[in-house]
Amino acid sequence: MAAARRVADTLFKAPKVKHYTLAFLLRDNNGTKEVLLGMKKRGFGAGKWNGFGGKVEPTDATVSDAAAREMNEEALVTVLGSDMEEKGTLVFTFTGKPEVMHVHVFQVRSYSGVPSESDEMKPQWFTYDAIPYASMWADDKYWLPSLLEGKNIVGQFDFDADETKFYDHVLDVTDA
Ligand SMILES: COc1nc(N)nc2c1ncn2[C@H]1C[C@H](O)[C@@H](COP(=O)(O)OP(=O)(O)OP(=O)(O)O)O1
Repeated sequence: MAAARRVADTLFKAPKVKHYTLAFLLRDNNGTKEVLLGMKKRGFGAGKWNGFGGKVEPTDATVSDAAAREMNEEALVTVLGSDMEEKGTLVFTFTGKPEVMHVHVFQVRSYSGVPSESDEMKPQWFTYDAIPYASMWADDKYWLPSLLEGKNIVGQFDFDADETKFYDHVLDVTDA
C-alpha cells in the first residue's frame, strides 16, 4: 500500500488539487474483449489515445455523474453515473506546476448508442492485444493492463515539465 500513502501525502500537501475523471468503455465483441479509446483532438493530451474524461464541474452531482457526462459529451453515447464502476485513483504531478491532477478512474460496460466522433475525441474499439501504448500517455502501459484484467489501481506519476516522461512513480494493484 505504498502508493496509497504517497498519493494521500501528495494530495494533502498540494497547494491546489483539481479533480478529473477518466473512463474506459468495455465490451465483449463475439468473445473478443475490446476497450474504447478516443484520439484526443484538442487541448491537454491532444494527439494521444486515451479513455474518456475531463474536469469534474461544480454542477456535477457526483464524480460518477461527471464521468458519465464526460463520456456522453466525448463519445456521444448515453451512460448513467450509476453504471460507472470506480476502479481507482491516479495522481499526476508536473515539474513547475503547483496544481496536482487527481484522476478518478472508471470502467463501464452498460451504455446505449453508437460511439461517434465529437469535437474533442475520435473513438475507436481496440482489442486488448492491440492497444496503441506508443501513442498514449507514458504512464498508461504501467496500469491499463491491470485495469483491463479487472484489478483496482492507485498510483502516482511525477512528470517532467515537457509532459513526455515521468521521473518517479508508485503503483498499487489490488484484486477487485
Ligand atoms: C499525465 O498522464 C495522463 N495519463 C492519462 N492516461 N490520462 C491523463 C493524464 N493526464 C491527464 N489525463 C486525463 C484526465 C482527463 O480525462 C483528461 C484531461 O481532461 P481535459 O483537460 O480534457 O478536461 P476537459 O474538462 O474535457 O477539458 P475542456 O475544458 O477542454 O473541455 O486527460
